[in-house]
Amino acid sequence: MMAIRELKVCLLGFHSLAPMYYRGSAAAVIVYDITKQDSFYTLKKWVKELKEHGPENIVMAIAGNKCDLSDIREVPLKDAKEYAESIGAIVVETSAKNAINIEELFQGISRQIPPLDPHENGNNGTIKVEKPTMQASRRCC
Ligand SMILES: Nc1nc2c(ncn2[C@@H]2O[C@H](COP(=O)(O)OP(=O)(O)OP(=O)(O)O)[C@@H](O)[C@H]2O)c(=O)[nH]1
Repeated sequence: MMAIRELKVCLLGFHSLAPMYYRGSAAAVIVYDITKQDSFYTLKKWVKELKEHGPENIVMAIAGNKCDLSDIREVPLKDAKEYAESIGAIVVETSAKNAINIEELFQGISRQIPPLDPHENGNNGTIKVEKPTMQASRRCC
């Protein structure tokens, strides 16, 4: 059983995001598509953005989505693991379609986030997940 607190976790997808989505976040999930090499390059831009402008000590988790399509994979898991290790991020291959490794992803994140003082932070045992709205999700790079 995880110890989960009131946390803000932002989900960074294949599209652009405004800093308002990661400001104040304890963790960021950066998603790429294992069947599209370009999405892996884009992921690296998000990591750079987070490192330069994101909260200090933000937990970064990389989700290689569409693992149900591994027969048409373009990004080897080895590449993702090596990159994740180089930046100190969690990496998990997921399938949003088949609900594979989604729980594992968030469990991994919860293990990385340092505990808050429940008296100071109004701990109510929840994680708040934010994703950019359509308006903010225009491709920028
Ligand atoms: N096979 C498969 N398809 C998926 C998965 N996740 C999303 N999709 C499909 O991929 C397409 C894009 O999904 P969206 O949720 O719109 O994702 P997006 O961030 O807009 O991604 P892109 O349009 O691919 O850049 C949709 O047709 C989804 O049904 C997955 O895990 N497996």
